[in-house]
Amino acid sequence: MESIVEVSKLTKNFKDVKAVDNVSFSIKRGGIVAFLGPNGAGKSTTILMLLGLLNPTYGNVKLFNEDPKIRLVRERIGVMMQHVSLMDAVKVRELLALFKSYYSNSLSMEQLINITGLSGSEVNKRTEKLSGGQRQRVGFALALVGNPDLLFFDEPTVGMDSTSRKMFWDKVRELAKEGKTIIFSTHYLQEADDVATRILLFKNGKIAADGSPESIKRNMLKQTVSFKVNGPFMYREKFLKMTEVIELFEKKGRVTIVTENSDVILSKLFTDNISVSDISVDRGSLEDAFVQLTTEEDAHEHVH
Ligand SMILES: Nc1ncnc2c1ncn2[C@@H]1O[C@H](COP(=O)(O)OP(=O)(O)OP(=O)(O)O)[C@@H](O)[C@H]1O
Repeated sequence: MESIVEVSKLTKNFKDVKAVDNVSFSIKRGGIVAFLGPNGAGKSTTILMLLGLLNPTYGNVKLFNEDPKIRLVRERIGVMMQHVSLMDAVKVRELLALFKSYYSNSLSMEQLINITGLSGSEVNKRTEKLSGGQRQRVGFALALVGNPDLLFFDEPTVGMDSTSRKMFWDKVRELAKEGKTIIFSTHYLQEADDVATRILLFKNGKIAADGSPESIKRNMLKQTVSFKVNGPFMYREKFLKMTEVIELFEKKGRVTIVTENSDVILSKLFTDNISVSDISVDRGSLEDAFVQLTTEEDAHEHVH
């Protein structure tokens, strides 16, 4: 499949702040990729370097196998930044027409209106009269004007109400189905989990996790398998010898096993015919994984 983004050893230092620290990844065509992370994790700095708007201290970015600064690449990219700034004193329709004129392969006014949900009265409004939500819709339309293959959205849904948010993500999913590649940044874990096909979790300028929301949950979360036993639990050592077992404790006739893989524990219980009852399997939420990934090491780093 066509590689849309190739990032190799990307690094950006601002004086002694390592905003982005030796990051490498590649993105193939058609995905919706979330850059997820807390404030200051390095998401925006990475996006600015991907766009060719900020020079890396070290490392390399390729979009469509080319330098992001060349015109042919720029024409294939659409961007919506968090604070949409629009030229004043023109009607939305005029602004869109102006931007359309920059591209040889632009979408029609009708397509733009259709995709972004701009209403007839909105396109006839002057830009300075638009509400925050309307500005975002215009920002969305401007990102799409040139019918780009790669779209960047920096915190796109901040300030949107839940209806606009849902509509926005429905449209983004449709765009991805058409084969466009979407990269968005967010603080919202739930949003990344709901929308993204892949999450890059940023932390202190590095990528702390990379995968589908499901695989991040699977790999990063500890699971527990607990069950009742009649009398003393005879298999304690057997379980503790298993590499998948992180911890095992017993309390009031109930055994709890903390593990990376609950399936293996369950299958061990069944294949060894261990007599237990009232089995329960619990897994933390993505929220827990996020907190775990973005706080634990911070506490550690403060020590140094
Ligand atoms: N122009 C700059 N000059 C100095 N430091 C900067 C500059 N831009 C970013 N930083 C620092 O680099 C680090 C990463 O910032 P960045 O904006 O990339 O994070 P982020 O993940 O996008 O956060 P947010 O969600 O708040 O936008 C932070 O410590 C930030 O203070």
